[in-house]
Amino acid sequence: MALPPLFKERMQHLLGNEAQAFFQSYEQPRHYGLRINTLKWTVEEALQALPFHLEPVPWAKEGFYFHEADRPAKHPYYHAGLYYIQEPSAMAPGAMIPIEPGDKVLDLCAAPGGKSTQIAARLKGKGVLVSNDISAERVKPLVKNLELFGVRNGIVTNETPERLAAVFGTYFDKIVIDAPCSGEGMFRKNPEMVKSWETHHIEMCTVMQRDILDQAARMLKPGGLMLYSTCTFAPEENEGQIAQFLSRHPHFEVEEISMVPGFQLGRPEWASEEELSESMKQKLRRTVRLWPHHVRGEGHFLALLRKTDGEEKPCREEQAAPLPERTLQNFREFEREVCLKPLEEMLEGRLVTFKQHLYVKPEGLPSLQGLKVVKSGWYLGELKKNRFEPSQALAMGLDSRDVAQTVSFSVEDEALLRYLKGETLNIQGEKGWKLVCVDRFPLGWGKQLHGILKNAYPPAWRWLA
Ligand SMILES: C[S@@+](CC[C@H](N)C(=O)[O-])C[C@H]1O[C@@H](n2cnc3c(N)ncnc32)[C@H](O)[C@@H]1O
Repeated sequence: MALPPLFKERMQHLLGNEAQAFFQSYEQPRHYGLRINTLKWTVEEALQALPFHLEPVPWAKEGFYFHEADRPAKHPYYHAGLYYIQEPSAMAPGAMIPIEPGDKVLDLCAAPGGKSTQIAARLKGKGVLVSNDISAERVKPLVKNLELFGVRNGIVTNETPERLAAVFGTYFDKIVIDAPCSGEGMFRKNPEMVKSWETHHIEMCTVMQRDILDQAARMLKPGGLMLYSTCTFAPEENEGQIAQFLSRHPHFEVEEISMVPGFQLGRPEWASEEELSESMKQKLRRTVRLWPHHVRGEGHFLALLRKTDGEEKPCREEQAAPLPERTLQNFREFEREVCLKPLEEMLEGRLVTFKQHLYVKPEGLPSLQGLKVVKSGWYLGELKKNRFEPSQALAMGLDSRDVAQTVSFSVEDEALLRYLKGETLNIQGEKGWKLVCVDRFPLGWGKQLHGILKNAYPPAWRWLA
């Protein structure tokens, strides 16, 4: 493929003898990956059921390469959120930051949700995940992907890091910064990136990254961990950015990342034109680079940073408002009819309303008043003319075994495709809301009337032929 001459020159200068192998990798086909959603099933179950050519991605337990001809986005299981299609190297940041169920995690540059869906699965429904992105447009697919994945303990905001920091204090145990970058590592995956490289100047990206890193540092608990990643080779955005961050924030250390065959260490000698101290060089040697001529994946850079010290700052406390009686009554009626156990038992959270909309909000969050909050937890549904209407997010976050009334199709059933296309189905059954599934995995809602199942699958989610 045609690479920008200036990029070639820079890489030749950096890599010397290795440059030829690096450039040759651009003549090889790109790699395709998917990540199993362990919130819904196990890797073993997935390997038995999926009809694709799957081979493990060495750095992500749930990650697998597939063949381009498998077309997993055209399988009904994709619509059940049973896997996420993700470039293999892009699975590394979410795999390499230690996450414990119960952690409070911020994914600061989250859209469209690759890292967020991965972290949510590792939280196993416990703790909180705040996924933020500055772009109002890109936040939409982020919300959809979290809903599709069945994430219940996720908040989505559309904010600047600075405004988040004013509210959250030092709330977070872990922060992921998958920074906006010049994207050099994505030229093979997305040739459009070659064009935008010329306009997304490296210097412009380094300024944005510097600000994002500084604000993130404010929101991290002392002792907490922060993973910084880019998909570019430019040292200014990688080792250079981290060297400057460490100079501004002496109470941060670089932690080692578990090395996987093919991973390469960071290159301190590229960080600055001036000679660095031995201790700084040692720190930068703990960062990691993924190169397309060393791993089966595109280019990436990772740095795992620990805040060793610093002041704790409380977050803004929330005043819980009582729920409107009518909303609660209508919801409880729906819950008795449809669910086999109370929804709050499925999540450590509490019911909250925003206008006519009902959510389960994870416990312990600060007051988010004044922030642009796009999703406040598990969205259950809306009160409409004294009836409760369940949401798509509720359907996707349920386990069909907890639901009284389900309609289940097998993958081969032609009615399945008709449901996904939004058609009304001729089905007999008891009146009321039905959770429509493929095998045991929820896809959405249908409402049973006399001899027909009215289709409540959202138009924006429909299967396009
Ligand atoms: C590399 S992409 C993130 C990809 C995402 N983490 C994933 O895995 O799907 C970088 C994102 O940063 C967002 N962004 C750019 N500047 C930002 C800022 N100052 N604060 C928060 N997000 C920002 C962009 O809108 C973009 O969606």
